[in-house]
Amino acid sequence: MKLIDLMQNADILHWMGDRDMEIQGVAYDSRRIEQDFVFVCIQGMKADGHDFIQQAIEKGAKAIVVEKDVEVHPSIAVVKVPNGRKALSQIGANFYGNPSAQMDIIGVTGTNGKTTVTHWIKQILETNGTNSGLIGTLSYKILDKEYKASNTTPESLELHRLFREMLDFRVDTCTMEVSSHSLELDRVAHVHFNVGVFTNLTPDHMDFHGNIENYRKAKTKLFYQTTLGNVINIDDLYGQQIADEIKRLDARLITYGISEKADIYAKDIQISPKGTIYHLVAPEFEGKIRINIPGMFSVYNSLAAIGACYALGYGFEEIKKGVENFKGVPGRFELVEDTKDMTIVVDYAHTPDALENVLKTIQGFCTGKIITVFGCGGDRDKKKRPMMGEIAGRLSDYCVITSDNPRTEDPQAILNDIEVGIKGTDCKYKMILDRKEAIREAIRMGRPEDIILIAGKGHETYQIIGEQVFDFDDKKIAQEILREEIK
Ligand SMILES: CC(=O)N[C@H]1[C@@H](OP(=O)(O)OP(=O)(O)OC[C@H]2O[C@@H](n3ccc(=O)[nH]c3=O)[C@H](O)[C@@H]2O)O[C@H](CO)[C@@H](O)[C@@H]1O[C@H](C)C(=O)N[C@@H](C)C(=O)N[C@H](CCC(=O)O)C(=O)O
Ligand SMILES: Nc1ncnc2c1ncn2[C@@H]1O[C@H](COP(=O)(O)OP(=O)(O)OP(=O)(O)O)[C@@H](O)[C@H]1O
Ligand SMILES: N[C@H](CCC[C@H](N)C(=O)O)C(=O)O
Ligand SMILES: [Mg+2]
Repeated sequence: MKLIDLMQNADILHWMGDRDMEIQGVAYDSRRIEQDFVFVCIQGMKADGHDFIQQAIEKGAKAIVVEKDVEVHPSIAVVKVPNGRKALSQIGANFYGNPSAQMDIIGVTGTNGKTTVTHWIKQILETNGTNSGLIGTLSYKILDKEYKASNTTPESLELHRLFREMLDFRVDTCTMEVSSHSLELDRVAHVHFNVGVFTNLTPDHMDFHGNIENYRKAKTKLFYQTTLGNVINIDDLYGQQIADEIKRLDARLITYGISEKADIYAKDIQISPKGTIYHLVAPEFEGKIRINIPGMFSVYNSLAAIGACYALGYGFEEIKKGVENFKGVPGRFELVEDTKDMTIVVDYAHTPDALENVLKTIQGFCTGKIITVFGCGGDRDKKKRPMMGEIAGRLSDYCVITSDNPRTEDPQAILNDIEVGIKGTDCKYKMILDRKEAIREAIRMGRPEDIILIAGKGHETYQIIGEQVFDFDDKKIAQEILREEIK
């Protein structure tokens, strides 16, 4: 591809060098540059891409895209742009032939439920024979092929590469999680979304966004980028605000919730430990829906998935079949197997709202005590720690506060932050840094009628302490402890 074609539609401040040169590839990390590549410089939070220009040229970069004035050999083309990340996004779309415009893309955003809703949508699509792709926290999937996920929403260049591969494999619809980081950092700036879905918004990532208004604004960007429909939970305060803000856009606004005000709503909801039955009402159809996952939040997640498929044009029978087929997502309200007479739930609740929902769901059917093992991630939003301490204390009978992924923070300091919140409740608790020993403590205390919740890491199979990544899987560890304790 010619450099000029690669840069098509990108904002450009000025050019130097040959615009017609042939380009073989693009990279925004100097370590990934190959012969005749373009190197796109990004001023990041940890490093500045401009510092690696020399290295990129030595590895074969023929052109560089920069935000700053730089001096390089005249044989190297230089394109100056106002925003490197945005330019990368346009370049990615151009390099891979703008694949997102040639398939249906559903973007799901919100603090909690993105992974669950995207999997639920995929289930509906596949039940109806639609070739589908998936991009999110657990992995990136193209039909039967699965790639390990680096981020929930990958950088733009990887994203367009994935869309290209999907198109090559005749994928019709891609469902993807759209994180607030990706919206803020322009990873999805040139994605052609057909449908946008909003689940909910509660405090998280304040370290990155600064305040909840910035966080809301970042999430709202998605709905200005859709062509067909926006599916919004209006029982959520911020969802209602977003619906008001975007109602005049071209994309059709479809609201959901459990009040009759919503376009799609659930009524006569019957929740049991095994699942939920409700009556679905939508503009063009209504009828009974049975879902296999307990909890009010599952009603909302199913409505979000139904709304997305409705927006794409699916009918009630198609939707009902797919929704009812869904068996859940690994690490989301997952019951640990082979626990003899104990009930152990592993759940990815790592925000105050998620923890509250999961504990309230457990309260709905627990006849004994609720024992909660949890922590909070390091190098992440500190404000949520005392909030999660308070919620766990208020809704559990006993808590073991432990390490999540402490990353580069002092693990004990994170536990102390959580303790501030739990101290205000009358819940008994212990602090045990070692997550395995914390789970052991809960298992030793548990009686058959009790429910043990291990929260925060869900599907994760690792624990990050300092810069090191250790094997750690809540489910496997619980089973291992049960075997050790029974001996
Ligand atoms: C806070 C955040 O989102 N950071 C993202 C950001 O990193 P950054 O700006 O710090 O990049 P940097 O390390 O400073 O590097 C700047 C530039 O120098 C380049 N470089 C660097 C070194 C070198 O030798 N050569 C070189 O060229 C880098 O490739 C980069 O282009 O840009 C990187 C490239 O896209 C991302 O990988 C990185 O995600 C990091 C790993 C991360 O942890 N992000 C999390 C917070 C995140 O995005 N999470 C959301 C989900 C959150 C949720 O809703 O739950 C997600 O979508 O995953
Ligand atoms: N609709 C919902 N409302 C509140 N909490 C929810 C909802 N759906 C799921 N949860 C809780 O949030 C946790 C994370 O769910 P899920 O992985 O689907 O969300 P996510 O938005 O993808 O999270 P992340 O941003 O970390 O990837 C679940 O384990 C559950 O505890
Ligand atoms: N997407 C979330 C995941 C948090 C999971 C939790 N186990 C942690 O490590 O903090 C984040 O990056 O903030
Ligand atoms: Mg997710």
